[in-house]
Amino acid sequence: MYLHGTSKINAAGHLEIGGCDVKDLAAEFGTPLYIVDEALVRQRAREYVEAFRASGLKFQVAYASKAFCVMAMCAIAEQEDMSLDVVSEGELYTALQAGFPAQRIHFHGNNKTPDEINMALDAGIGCFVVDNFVELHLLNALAADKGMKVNVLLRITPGVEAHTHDYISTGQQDSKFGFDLGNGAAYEALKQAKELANLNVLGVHSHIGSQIFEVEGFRMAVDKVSAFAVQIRNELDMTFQVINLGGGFGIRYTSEDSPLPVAEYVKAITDAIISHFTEAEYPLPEIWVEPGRSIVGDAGTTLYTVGTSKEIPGVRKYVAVDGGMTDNPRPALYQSKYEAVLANRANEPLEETVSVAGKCCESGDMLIWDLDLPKVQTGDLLAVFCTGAYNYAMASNYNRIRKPAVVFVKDGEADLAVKRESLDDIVGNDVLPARLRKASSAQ
Ligand SMILES: Cc1ncc(COP(=O)(O)O)c(C=O)c1O
Ligand SMILES: N[C@@H](CCCC[NH3+])C(=O)O
Repeated sequence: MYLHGTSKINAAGHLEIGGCDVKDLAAEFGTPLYIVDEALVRQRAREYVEAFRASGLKFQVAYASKAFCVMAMCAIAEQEDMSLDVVSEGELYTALQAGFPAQRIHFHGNNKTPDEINMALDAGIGCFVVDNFVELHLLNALAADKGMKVNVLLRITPGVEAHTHDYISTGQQDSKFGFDLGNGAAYEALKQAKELANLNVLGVHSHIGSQIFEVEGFRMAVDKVSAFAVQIRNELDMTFQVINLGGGFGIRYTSEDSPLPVAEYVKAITDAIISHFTEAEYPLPEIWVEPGRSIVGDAGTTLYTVGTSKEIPGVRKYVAVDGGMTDNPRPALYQSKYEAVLANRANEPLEETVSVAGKCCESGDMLIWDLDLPKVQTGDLLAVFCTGAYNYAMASNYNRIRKPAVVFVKDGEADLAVKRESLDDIVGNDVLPARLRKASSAQ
């Protein structure tokens, strides 16, 4: 069993996270339950911040809130000296409601609507990461309407293909994101941006994919971006103050994954930046990164209650839990693998191999195939590890299943960060048109 962060097995043989016995958490908050190990989130954030401090470069570590965006998480990001990357009005609103300083918010996305742009302009956010030509001119016009000049980075597609799942590679040329470096679009975008009076071009952004383990892809992206910076200085007389290298650093979900320590990845990119820019006699730029998964991924655990089971002799045993693809769509979407333990009997010997099914009406709603566990019984608690990123964030109400609660645990205390949805929440936005109402409820 691989335990990380503050997770341990206590004297009762129960899983304990942040000093809280998960059996008690289940009793108090119900299941399914997302449990966030706050000390581990803070540790991951500090690993980034300290590694960048060691580089001597100016930097911003912008937490990519798409991974897990709730007000409590925004508050922690602020306390840990991170900036925040948002991609929608919803994420922006969450950050602002949490009191996150607007100046440290970066707005991403390949189709920001005029309303979203206006909302961000009114909030006074620090930077827009411009994705395409339509947005470039729209942002300039909307900023002009308000008499503002706004900081922008232009997102470029450097043509580096990360070794990761096809669906989440975004750095290659054929991508919906960004201005392509190879076909001259990035050059043209900078040329146009220079002439737009209401935009202040800080530099460029590149993001090569997600759940990446090798530093080679990041080094290649730095090589390309650095060469591009020099070309733009020489030909367009523009100097980049900021290079944003996006997110994407991978985490350990199972024993098949072996990420490098964050410090090594940061050192690889900062060393490459320092070497390229020094060689070109270019003022050292500020480096921004946008880690999401590697800040919150392994700090999250989802706790389920085991319900039914079904044994097909000689084939397999299915064990069903009270959640599934609604709270964790990643196995169904990406065939992602997870490790799990029987949290109320964590010291008992592993006696059977089961496959963990969710409760959705979908054959593909399987959380884990072939998991070794003690003999499983109805009512047992199953804890699935590393569910902090892109789980709550991607949760749905398929089958009208309520989204679980989220608790942050630390030093023996458990604080509710998101309430479990109620059945009234489920129908909360439904409107029953008058002509469909039964006579008795029509008045
Ligand atoms: C532009 C951008 N920045 C940051 C991230 C965060 O990536 P990750 O969670 O892999 O660190 C993503 C998602 O992959 C992204 O698209
Ligand atoms: N949702 C993906 C990551 C997407 C990254 C977004 N740029 C995942 O669960 O792994």
